[in-house]
Amino acid sequence: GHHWGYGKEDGPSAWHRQYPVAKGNRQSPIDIIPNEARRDSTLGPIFLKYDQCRSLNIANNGHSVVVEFDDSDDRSVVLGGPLDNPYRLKQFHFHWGGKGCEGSEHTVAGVGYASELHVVHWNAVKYKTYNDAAAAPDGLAVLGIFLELGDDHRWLHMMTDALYMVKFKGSATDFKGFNPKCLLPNSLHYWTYLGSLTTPPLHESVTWIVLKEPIVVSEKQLGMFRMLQFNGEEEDQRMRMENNFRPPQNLKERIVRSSN
Ligand SMILES: CCN[C@H]1CN(CCOCC)S(=O)(=O)c2sc(S(N)(=O)=O)cc21
Ligand SMILES: [Zn+2]
Repeated sequence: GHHWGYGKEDGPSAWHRQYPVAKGNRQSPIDIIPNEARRDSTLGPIFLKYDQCRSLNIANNGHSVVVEFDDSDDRSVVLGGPLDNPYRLKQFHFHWGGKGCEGSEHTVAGVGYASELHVVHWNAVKYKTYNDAAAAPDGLAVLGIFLELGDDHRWLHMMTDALYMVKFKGSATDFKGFNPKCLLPNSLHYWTYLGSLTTPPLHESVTWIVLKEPIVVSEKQLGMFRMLQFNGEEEDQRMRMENNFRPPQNLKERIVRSSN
């Protein structure tokens, strides 16, 4: 159908036809220029309270691989930094390139990383449902973590070992006991700015918190993501899931702030 994707015909340059907000004033991702970010001493540290988190499943939604969490209470939240209240952990997913190509969504002084992890949280203090929050200007807080190529990541295998179970769009499987704390870098120093979802519906509802320090994964581990397919099992057309990233968008009248 006329569903959006990352191909030539249905990719990021075409999204504006069905989602006019694609040309809005607070779109994501952006190119982050460290020298132009405003060091803001009023910006405190962020706190990730994930010890009680309960992962539920891992799924292929035809755009990425997503791990979902039980968000029926405030057991796992992000707070502090630019946030006025705690935001509840909902899911995490990745964006990546093709072999040897860049694949992150945010770039830093024009340089991309091999992949980018997004940990999605929603404002359950102000909004009754996740869907309401996803469409509200202060509804979501997404933590962005860059992945660069190097040695094997000690814990990523726990996730990549499950990818063969969700090869095709629409597949999902139980995925219990995974704590995203194991995917964090040492430092929680960050850049923050007001932006949007980087996929349709491109709602301008995200407070972005992008960590400065990347995590390191191996080419072999990242290559496992590319065994996933955009298509469903029943579809004739086999399309390897890769290059599922939106390029940087215009900063417009925004500033990026930096934790010190
Ligand atoms: C493929 C759809 N991706 C969407 C799905 N959700 C959108 C809300 O949907 C309910 C209307 S989401 O809030 O989980 C979310 S976060 C990001 S990103 N890349 O900006 O971190 C994209 C998306
Ligand atoms: Zn994302």
